[in-house]
Amino acid sequence: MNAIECRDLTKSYQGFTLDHITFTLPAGCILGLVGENGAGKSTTLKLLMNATSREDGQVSLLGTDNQSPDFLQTKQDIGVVLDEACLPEVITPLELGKLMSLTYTRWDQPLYESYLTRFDIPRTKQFKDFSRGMKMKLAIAAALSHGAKLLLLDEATSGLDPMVRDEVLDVFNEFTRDETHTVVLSSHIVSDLEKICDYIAFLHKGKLILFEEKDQLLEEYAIVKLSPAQLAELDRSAVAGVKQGPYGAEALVKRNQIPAAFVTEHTTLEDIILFLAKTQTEMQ
Ligand SMILES: Nc1ncnc2c1ncn2[C@@H]1O[C@H](COP(=O)(O)OP(=O)(O)OP(=O)(O)O)[C@@H](O)[C@H]1O
Repeated sequence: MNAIECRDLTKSYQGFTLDHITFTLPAGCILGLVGENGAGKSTTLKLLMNATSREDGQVSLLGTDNQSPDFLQTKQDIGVVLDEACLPEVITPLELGKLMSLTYTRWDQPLYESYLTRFDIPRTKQFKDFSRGMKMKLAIAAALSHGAKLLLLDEATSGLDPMVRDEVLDVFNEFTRDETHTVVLSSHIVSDLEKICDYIAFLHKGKLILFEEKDQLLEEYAIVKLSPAQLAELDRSAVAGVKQGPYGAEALVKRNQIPAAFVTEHTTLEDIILFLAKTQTEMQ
């Protein structure tokens, strides 16, 4: 089953258009959504939840069209963490648990309390006195405790210290061990996405430049250091991006088209994204 089917999703604001975004995400996967500030990540996540109006396109989450009356029921199966966790200022985590139990039919209080302990969240402190990281951890604990099958997480790991981030990434991994569970996580921290994602979506100025399996992407491309003569020797269709430096060029090249004599560098997902982003910017 597909967790998300998104076709031609389009929305415009003044000076910005999220432009016919199309992708399909199988259940059981983690999708990492990357892109520069203002690329359209939050807008995409809001549109997936039908939390803002669209001009064109169709979205189906967990098999339900997000504009059908049935979607109200499907929302029970979707955990959402927004960029800014918005909760009443005076609410405490224990009170939040009570509130959530009234909203979600499958609210699991013991599980919620186990996450409060795991993430070291004080149970009786008021939300207004929480740090940004604590607010995020609380929102993640709540999203994980109502039996959701799909988590939509907007920058949910930013603002967390490295140890907690690691813990939270482990939790997302554990969550998708159940093959009916799916996570979409937007982040600027590409190394986090490299650690846990199965698929990578790269948004640039409202366009979906890339949607691919992470392992495929890492297998497909490598960075090569080149002299001008070597660069000239390469088939241009194999080159996804070039950076000129004082001592020669670095290029992102399709591995199967790299001549045997050329030396490839260790290539990370971050390298690939940065090269592709730079190429897109130069093409505009
Ligand atoms: N409610 C709104 N009214 C007007 N413009 C908006 C609104 N929401 C978003 N935008 C614009 O849409 C564009 C995409 O914004 P969005 O928040 O989706 O980007 P993002 O990729 O999540 O960015 P960041 O990484 O900075 O959070 C930006 O140009 C933004 O100014």
